[in-house]
Amino acid sequence: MTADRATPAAPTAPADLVLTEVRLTPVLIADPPLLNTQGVHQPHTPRLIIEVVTAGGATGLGETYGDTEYLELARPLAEAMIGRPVTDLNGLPALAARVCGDSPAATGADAVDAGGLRGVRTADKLRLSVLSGFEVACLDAWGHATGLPVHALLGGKVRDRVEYSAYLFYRWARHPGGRGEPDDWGAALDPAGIVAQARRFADTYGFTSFKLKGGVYEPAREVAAVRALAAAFPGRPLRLDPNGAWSVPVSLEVAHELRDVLEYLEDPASGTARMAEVAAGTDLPLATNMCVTTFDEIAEAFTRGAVQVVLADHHYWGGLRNTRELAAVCRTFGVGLSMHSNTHLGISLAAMTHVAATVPHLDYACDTHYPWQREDVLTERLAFRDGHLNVSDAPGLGVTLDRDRLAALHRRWLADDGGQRVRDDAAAMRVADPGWVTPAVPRW
Ligand SMILES: O=C([O-])C(=O)C[C@H](O)[C@@H](O)C(=O)[O-]
Ligand SMILES: [Mg+2]
Repeated sequence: MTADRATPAAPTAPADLVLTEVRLTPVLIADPPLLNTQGVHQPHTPRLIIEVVTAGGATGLGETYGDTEYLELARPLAEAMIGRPVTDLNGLPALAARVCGDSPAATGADAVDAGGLRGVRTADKLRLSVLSGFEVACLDAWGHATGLPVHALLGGKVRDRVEYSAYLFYRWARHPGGRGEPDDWGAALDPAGIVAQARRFADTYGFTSFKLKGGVYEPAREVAAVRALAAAFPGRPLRLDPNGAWSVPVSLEVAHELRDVLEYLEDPASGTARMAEVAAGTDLPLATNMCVTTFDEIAEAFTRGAVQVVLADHHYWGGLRNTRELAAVCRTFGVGLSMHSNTHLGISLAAMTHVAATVPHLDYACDTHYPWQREDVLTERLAFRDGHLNVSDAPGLGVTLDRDRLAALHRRWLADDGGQRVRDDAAAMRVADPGWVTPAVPRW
């Protein structure tokens, strides 16, 4: 039997579970001047907060990318959700395909996302990123209506806490031009600065594994930083991720130099073909959140042995349930699983934690940007203990919206002239270096 894409009839569910209201609130959240191969983070990053309300009065929260093109897809989907039960999650992709249409911003399978370094940019993927926020909001509301935590609605947790890793960045002390809100981290531009940053992460949050965002400086300088981390934290799992900035020979050189200290090398080169060449020349596992970001890309990458670890991201994989499907495919092929993160708030972190708690072979500590975000829309920030988050057994996601905070961050979005409503790390870099253009790959 095939799914009917044209008329996705809402299945029968208790009238209480039918959606009566869906609210979309775009916000701009403070982001520090973190450097990556494309440029530097803007002072503020857009996110979209989704609230759903059922006829029975249950509410649910979701969060996803808030860039303008995502918002344009989210608006018709929000309208179309009214009258549908929160339990109709399998109907969401067909509904989104029907009402969202194709985003003009999706420019074909070879275009790489300019802001987020998230691999191919297709209409399907943009839609999945949007509907993931609605799926999470529905699960949260469903959980509130039934008294069950989201992990229970996904089949139940297999662990009580989820491990996260410290996400280290080269960074400036302030945004160029003195823009944005300052923080007290200071600059980190050399091995000593990266080690100091790692120490603060370890002391404050208890993280015991460390990922360095690379692709910023020439590879030898980044190798030296990883060596300094290895000396400062002997035996700890380390990762380096230049977001595909290196050629195959440079990737192989770095893999060889760091083979004794890295648990994996993440996206050293760009695209499945180059990753497969690198993988063929090293025993170091290669991880990706760039060449395998859609179900369509799995077969080629896995059969060519291009990657040994996939960094799942429930946003662009299309939600928590799709993340579990991805996990099952990875398990089938003997490919490891970890989790990717972009700048996000506590709703997304809670969602990640619930799904991570249900995946048996989550082999690595998950990435998260959360410690870099001093702002949130929750009444209480999620707190890491010994590098882990406890998995909430409270109904839904187990988080509560702070309306005042939401309103304040929305006011910042309203006040923006449009310059920050789309993430653009190259544009942010041009404030410091007017001649900057996104570097072509391989950069080294
Ligand atoms: O490759 C990754 O892990 C990411 O895409 C994470 C982020 O986009 C990171 O590179 C950033 O925010 O600069
Ligand atoms: Mg990555």
